[in-house]
Formats: sequence, C-alpha cells, structure tokens
Amino acid sequence: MAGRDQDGSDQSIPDDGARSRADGEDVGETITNHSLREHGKEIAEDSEDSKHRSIRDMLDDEGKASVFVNRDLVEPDTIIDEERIVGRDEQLESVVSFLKPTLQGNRPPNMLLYGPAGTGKSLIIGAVTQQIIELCQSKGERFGVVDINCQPINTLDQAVFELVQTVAKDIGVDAGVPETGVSTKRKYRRLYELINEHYDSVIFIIDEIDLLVGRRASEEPAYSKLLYQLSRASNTNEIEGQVSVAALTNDPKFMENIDGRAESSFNPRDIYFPDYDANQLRQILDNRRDAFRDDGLSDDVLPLVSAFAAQSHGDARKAIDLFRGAGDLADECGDGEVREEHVRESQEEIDKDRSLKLIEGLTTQKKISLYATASVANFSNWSGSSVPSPVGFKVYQWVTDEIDADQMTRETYVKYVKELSTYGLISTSRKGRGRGGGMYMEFTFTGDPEAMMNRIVDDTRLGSIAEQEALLQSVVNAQLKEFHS
Ligand SMILES: Nc1ncnc2c1ncn2[C@@H]1O[C@H](COP(=O)(O)OP(=O)(O)OP(=O)(O)O)[C@@H](O)[C@H]1O
Repeated sequence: MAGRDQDGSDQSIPDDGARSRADGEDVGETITNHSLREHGKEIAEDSEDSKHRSIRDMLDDEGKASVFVNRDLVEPDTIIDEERIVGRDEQLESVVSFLKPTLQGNRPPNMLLYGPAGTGKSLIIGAVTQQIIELCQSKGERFGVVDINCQPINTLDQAVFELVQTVAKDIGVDAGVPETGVSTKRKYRRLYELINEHYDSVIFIIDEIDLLVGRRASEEPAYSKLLYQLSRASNTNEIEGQVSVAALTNDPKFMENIDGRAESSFNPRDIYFPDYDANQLRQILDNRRDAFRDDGLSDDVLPLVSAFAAQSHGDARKAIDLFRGAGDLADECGDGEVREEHVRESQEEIDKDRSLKLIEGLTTQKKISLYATASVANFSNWSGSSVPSPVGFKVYQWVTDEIDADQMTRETYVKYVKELSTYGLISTSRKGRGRGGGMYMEFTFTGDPEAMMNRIVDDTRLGSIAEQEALLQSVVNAQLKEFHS
C-alpha cells in the first residue's frame, strides 16, 4: 500500500515482516487451567508474608526504563512551542495579520478556519491568541479568548451557557446563571456582562461550528443564530470592547448553509488548512521526537507512523496518537525501545478498537440507525457514497418495521448518527435542497460501511435483514431515487 507521494520520496508502508508480540521473546510457559488451579491452591496455602513479598517484588521491579522521557509532548491536547509547528506558515501569517489590529485597539475581522480534521486549525488559532494574551498583559490590557467546541452541544441555549461557563472559569467567578430554567436571552446578557467587566477585547473561538445544528431541522440552524448574535454584539454595544469571532470547521461548504443575515454580519476572512503529506507528518513527529529517550526509537518507526497517518487523510492527530500508542505498547511489553512491530500492532488496535468498541457500546436504537445509514452508503447506485439524512431515515424506518423495533423520530435518528462523528467514523455536513427545499444533514463514512454493517449484525437481531440483502439494496436505491428526483 503506497502512501501519498507528493515529492517522489518513498512513503510506502513496508510489508509486515515483524513477529507479533505473542511470538516474540520469552513469554513464559503455557499455563493450563489445571495447573492454574493447582497453582491457586498453593498460593492460598502460602503465608501472608510470601504474598506480601511478591507484591513488593512486583512494585520494586522497575523493569526496562520507559521509552518516554516527556510523554506530554505526544498528548493530543498539549500546547506545543511555536518551533515545533510544521508547514503552516501561510495560515500562521494570515491569522497573525487578521488579529494584529487587536493590539492597536482596533476591531479584527471575523475568521473562518476550515479544512480536514487534525490539520492544525485549533493549534494555529491557539498559538496566535496565546501570544496576544501575553502581549496585551504586558501592556496592562485584558484580551479574552473564549474557546468552545460544539461537538457535545445540541442547542443554541447550551452553546450560550457553555460560553458563559468558559468565561466564568477563565476569570475565576461563578457562572451566575443556571444551566436550565432561564432564557437564552438571559444567558447572553450574563455573557456580555462578564466580558464587559473583565476583558478589554475578546475573541470567540467556536470549534466544530457546523455540528451546532439545533434540534429542529426546519429552523435556522443554531450555528447561524449564534454567529449572528456574537458577531453583531460589538455593533449593538452589547459588548463594549472589540469582538472577533473565529469559527472552525471541517466542512468546506459551511458558509453555503448559513442564513443571509448571519452571513452578512459574520462575513469572515477564510483560512484554508489542507491535509498534510507524509513528509510533513514525519516532520511533525520528528519535532516531538524528544518525547522519547534518545535510544527509545528504532529508525523505522518515524517513517512508518507517518506513512500510516498519511493514509488516514493526513491527520496530524492520528499520527501523534499512533506515535504515542506505539510507545505505550513498547512500555507494556517492557521492550525498552519502540520498534516497527509496536507501530503495526498499535495501528491494528486503533483500527479495531475504534469501530468495535464503539459499536459494542451503542444502544440497539443507535445500532439500527448506524446500520441503516451504512446500508445506504454501501448499496447506493448513485455517484459518491454520502448519505442524505432523509434517505437514511426512510431506510431506518423500513428496517425498524421489518424487525418490529421501536421507531424514533427523524430528529433523534439524525442526532444518533451525528454522534458517530465524535469517533471519526462518519463526517457530517449540512446541505440545502435549493430554494425553499429546506436543509438536511449529509453523512459520509470515513471507513468501509460494509465492514461496519457486518459488525453490527454480529451483535444484534439485524441478522434477518442481512439475509435479505437484495431487498435492502432495492429499498435503499428506491429511496435515493425518490430523494434525488
Ligand atoms: N502543523 C503542525 N505542526 C505540529 N503539530 C501539529 C500541526 N498540526 C496539527 N498538529 C497537532 O495535531 C493535533 C491536532 O491538531 P488540531 O487540533 O489543531 O487540528 P484541527 O484541525 O483543529 O482538528 P479538528 O478539525 O479535528 O478539530 C494537535 O495535537 C496538534 O498539536
């Protein structure tokens, strides 16, 4: 399997010649159930003293030193130094030039930072705003950075409350409004009050903005209302200092779905974050190499981790997770050095874990929602395999009828499927059906939808549906045809 090869260098993943951990060095003699029982008896008969010794022995046994000397550096949320940032000069320069007016007391423009997952959007805006905070502090000015992620948030009201809480936490005061039982208007008022009391100027950073859709599909999306309110708060004097809003999204078409009124008040400067090629990923990892002991990494580890990550759409977060995972595995095995086999095994674990753990933990209704959605992606005769939510919902209704299961509303179905984007199994975007046609969500699977269907079937009573594959396929395509006509 070859990785992306933009400059002709070899980024392919070498064949798996590595031994698995189980057939590696001495793993001890095989212990049968019988010998275990016997062994257990002996232990029970042993004195407290010997038990104590063996625990102490275990605790005292330092084994081989950890491969890490600074594991924090490969934690996804660590704020890294500027020198470790790779390949984002253009984006850094744009964000700096847009936010510079703040330092002169002028209003910076709003911004839309967009691009695939793990491409440094949060990192860049975080790095620049951090410097502005420090520069403002040195001049005795207070620059507030109010940063929220919309992934776990469902409604506008929750988003405004989250903003209040974030500000209150930053300045060390009580939120001053309850989460429920008061109007959204009152929460906005409290937000503005806190900001006016404590900051001279403020930037709102709204991550994963496109996921803040709100509950009702027929209404203006919650993100549109939020952007409208925040970006006009300065013009209406609700916030006295300078205000800027930075929205972060994976959806390149985000602006197509926002309301005209919000579009004109938000009116952002765009900054695009393309995905990384294997060389950039390698450089990103190389700049964090000091997370490991000098002799803690074998030579083939860095190229292999970056080649795997380049295959996962050039996502730096995945590269860093794999780097850390391989190190953890080497530590668990007490190997003292990260080697190719740790990377491969860790990658397998990541792949297996992601979907399996997730599916195991889902409720039946969520499994049915996922199954119906995956079947649309899998059986679609239409170009592309993205799933319009109205089609996914119709197929979900068909499946629930067939297996005689409870049926949720379309809103609940959409909410369930949207949740899966948290795990990177699905990406979501909001689409319009043209003038007067309303909005809908579109789901795209990042992995193989068929593999996902098989896993769900293993685990639920959906087996009877799987046996009617041809019928399901025709239901899917009939619904798609109706939707597209
Ligand atoms: N150019 C880079 N140089 C060094 N590290 C990077 C770079 N880009 C991303 N990273 C690291 O990758 C991880 C993910 O980056 P970040 O959170 O900024 O991505 P994002 O584009 O905001 O992703 P998402 O859309 O999923 O929120 C972080 O740990 C970050 O430090």
